[in-house]
Amino acid sequence: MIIKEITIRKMKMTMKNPFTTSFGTLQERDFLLLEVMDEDGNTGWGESVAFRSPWYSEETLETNLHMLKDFLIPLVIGKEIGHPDEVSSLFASIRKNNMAKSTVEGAIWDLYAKRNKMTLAHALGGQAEKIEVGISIGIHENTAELVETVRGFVEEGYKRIKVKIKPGYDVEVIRELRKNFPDVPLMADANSAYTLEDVQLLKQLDEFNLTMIEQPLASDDIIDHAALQKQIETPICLDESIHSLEDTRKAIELGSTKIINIKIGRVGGLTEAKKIHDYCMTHGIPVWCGGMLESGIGRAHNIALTTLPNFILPGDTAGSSRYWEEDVITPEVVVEDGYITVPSAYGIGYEPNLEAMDKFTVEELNYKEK
Ligand SMILES: O=C(O)CCC(=O)C1=CC=C[C@@H](O)C1C(=O)O
Ligand SMILES: [Mg+2]
Repeated sequence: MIIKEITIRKMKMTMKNPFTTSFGTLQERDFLLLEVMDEDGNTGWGESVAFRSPWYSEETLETNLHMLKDFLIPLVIGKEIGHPDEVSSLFASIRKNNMAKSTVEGAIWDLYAKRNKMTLAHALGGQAEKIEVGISIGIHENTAELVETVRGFVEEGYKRIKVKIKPGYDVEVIRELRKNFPDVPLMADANSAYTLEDVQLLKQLDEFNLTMIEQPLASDDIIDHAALQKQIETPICLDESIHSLEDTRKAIELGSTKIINIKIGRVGGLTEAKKIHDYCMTHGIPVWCGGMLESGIGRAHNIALTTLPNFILPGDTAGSSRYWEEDVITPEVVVEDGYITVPSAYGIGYEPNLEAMDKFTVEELNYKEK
């Protein structure tokens, strides 16, 4: 396939509810969508999951835009690409900027699957027809309200509840949740809010039988996490610390992580995500798919990836209605009894809803082969 044309849409959508983590609160979701077109007029879609501010990672919407416009798009436009696995080689001269790279690579995977009349899931080698879904719940300063929020999602059938924790909002909150939901698979995500000085506190979480604790320590650490894992029973799951297969190998060898949260954007695309998945499978490390408060386009990529066999734990791939009044795909992503049925249409399996997309598009930028 030859990439003839690329369109970037700068998007602005408002989430139904604010989402609070140890870094702060987010309700306006600014992000990028990217559409690639081949020589036959087939198209594929990708999403940049970078946030407006660099609190989750160093990338932002504006750095992604800069990388796309000035470096990444010039490397693919007009190029003949046989398979999407080649995209990472085309980008090899560019360090990091994984979310920007993933935006283009994801669109090319979708295009490739559509051209070959297959689902993205099948193109990746995934077989599952439905996937188990968990939900990530932001910080609620009022614990009674949090309990009611959790109750609602448990009743909707979500297979695993993840809550955010931060210093001063941890052991007692988890204790209260466990009291109310003794059997629900429960986990906590600290988004790097602790240090090794908090070992005694983190040890107290062992009594609640959490499925895992996600990224308790620094976002660039794998050494202290190994030291912490030796002292606590709750399995550690790395999120922010993992950017590649190499990071994965090192973290597993050191004993810093027993589970990995794979986010396609954080690792630079589906090809790397699949490599991490395969490596973890060989090493007996279960994985799950994280979320970045995506629109339907990014969510569809997450669903396709989750069909691979080592996605043993439910992901943060909640349904469209969890986030949006109106999503940018049709049909929207629906969760039924804690499962999403993997779509059978080619590519990402959902159609872009152009009418909805237009409403949330702030600016459109177009690049053609010269
Ligand atoms: O529902 C989702 O998309 C997942 C939400 C979620 O937990 C996260 C979203 C964005 C950044 C992080 O705070 C984060 C996570 O750390 O997994
Ligand atoms: Mg996380």
